[in-house]
Amino acid sequence: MPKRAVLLVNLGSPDSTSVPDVRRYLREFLGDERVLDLPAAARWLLLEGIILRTRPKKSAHAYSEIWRPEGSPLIITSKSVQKKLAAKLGDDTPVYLAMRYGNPSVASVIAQIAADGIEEILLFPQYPHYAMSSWETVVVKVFEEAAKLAPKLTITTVQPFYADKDYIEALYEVSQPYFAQAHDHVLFSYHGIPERHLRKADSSKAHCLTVKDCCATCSTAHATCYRAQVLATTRALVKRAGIAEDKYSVSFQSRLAGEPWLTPYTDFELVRLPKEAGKKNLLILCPAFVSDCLETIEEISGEGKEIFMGAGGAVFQQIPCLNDQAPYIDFVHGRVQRWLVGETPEATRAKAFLDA
Ligand SMILES: C=CC1=C(C)c2cc3[nH]c(cc4nc(cc5[nH]c(cc1n2)c(C)c5CCC(=O)O)C(CCC(=O)O)=C4C)c(C)c3C=C
Ligand SMILES: [Fe+2]
Ligand SMILES: [Fe+2]
Repeated sequence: MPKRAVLLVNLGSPDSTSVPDVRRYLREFLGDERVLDLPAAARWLLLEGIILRTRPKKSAHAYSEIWRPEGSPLIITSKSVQKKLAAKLGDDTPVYLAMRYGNPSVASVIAQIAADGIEEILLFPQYPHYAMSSWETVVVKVFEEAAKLAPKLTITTVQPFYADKDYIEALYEVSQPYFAQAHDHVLFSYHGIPERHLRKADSSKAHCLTVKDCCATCSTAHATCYRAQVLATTRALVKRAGIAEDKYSVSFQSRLAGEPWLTPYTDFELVRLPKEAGKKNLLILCPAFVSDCLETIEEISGEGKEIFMGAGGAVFQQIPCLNDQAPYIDFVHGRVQRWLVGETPEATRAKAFLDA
């Protein structure tokens, strides 16, 4: 039997909340051509000339509001997922963890995998949805580093699992106690991306944001359409939880200035819902993130709540991410088990797509 292992990869966080560490992290993150997708010279100018002069201080302050004594919530949770999964899998299938930006770096972990004599890995990007700036950049980076450091390594990649029945069930199990409480409305707030990224990822170049109701119109473009995939997650959970059509909506958070991002924007929705729609008792969840992080803790629990209450809201209840809760560990473990017995993630995904 070849020596097999699992590699979990999440986004990453700075090493600390100091401004130089946050600057170093943002330099790597926003220097990624799949995140700030400008020609290299323009990206360098924008990064070094504008963004890295002002943003690190602001971001360092935001990180200091969510930092725990052991470090960043995203890293702490990812390590706990690694540990819990490893305990379920046993010694025969070790579990490695890398971060796309920051530490532990993809290069250092691939080097360790090679040194440990691992021959095959299941690469498990910790993103339910495809985006060039999330799932794709992880996959490209791992393959690039493996080509350099472990050229004989066989890599199988878990595809975006946005509508996988077991993933939806995990979301449902974690959310159900909140759905059972009194509320007027459920807001699904997903991380935004520039509209341009949606068009760029459309292989047909004639569907996304071009065809009327593009995400509701069947197309092969959906295989790489972030918006179609987050809407599929929403539909599947709405169906599973029996949420009424007029009791939920979708919005997009965390945009940068400079160009249109996916709409409606979460901060605008948090004003509109209590002010114009009379929805004052809100449940909010952020299924683009498997772990609670800066974007869910500082931006939603902190700023988001303030905006909603300031606009006349009465109750703001946030559903935690899947984190290291048992339903998520069971879902990840299930996917790994299928790989171990020879069922490919592609086959699993095709089935989930048909079921959605
Ligand atoms: C062009 C900019 C960005 C794109 C595109 C983008 C896509 C994207 N991001 C996530 C997940 C996370 N992003 C996080 C933080 C974060 N994101 C951006 C910019 C873009 N993201 C920045 C500049 C930052 C850093 C913080 C800040 O300065 O505001 C995080 C949190 C990390 C943490 O340490 O807690 C996550 C997670 C996804 C899933 C995505 C595309 C779908
Ligand atoms: Fe982001
Ligand atoms: Fe689309």
